[in-house]
Amino acid sequence: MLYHVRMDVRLPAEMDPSSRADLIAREKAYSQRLQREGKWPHLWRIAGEYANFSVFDVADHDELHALLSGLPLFPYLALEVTPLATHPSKVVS
Ligand SMILES: O=C(O)C[C@H]1C=CC(=O)O1
Repeated sequence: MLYHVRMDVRLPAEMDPSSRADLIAREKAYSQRLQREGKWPHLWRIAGEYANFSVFDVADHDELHALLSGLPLFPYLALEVTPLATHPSKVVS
């Protein structure tokens, strides 16, 4: 199943720089592992915002929830999840 996810990152301004850098490095490694596994096929920065649009390709809601809640940044993310269905006008090649 495909899911569109908007992630807005809300790191506290008072977070110390080394904790922030460590968190972001762990997030990058986690997201790149999921991208390589094919679970996170799209990751786009929303221009001008500390936010992204992502597409996840997972078995079901439970797997999506497990992956999202495992994000190192999860406590600092506002997430908006939209399940995607096949459009009836889509050209099938
Ligand atoms: O920067 C972000 O958009 C948040 C998050 C998503 C992937 C990643 O490496 O960081």
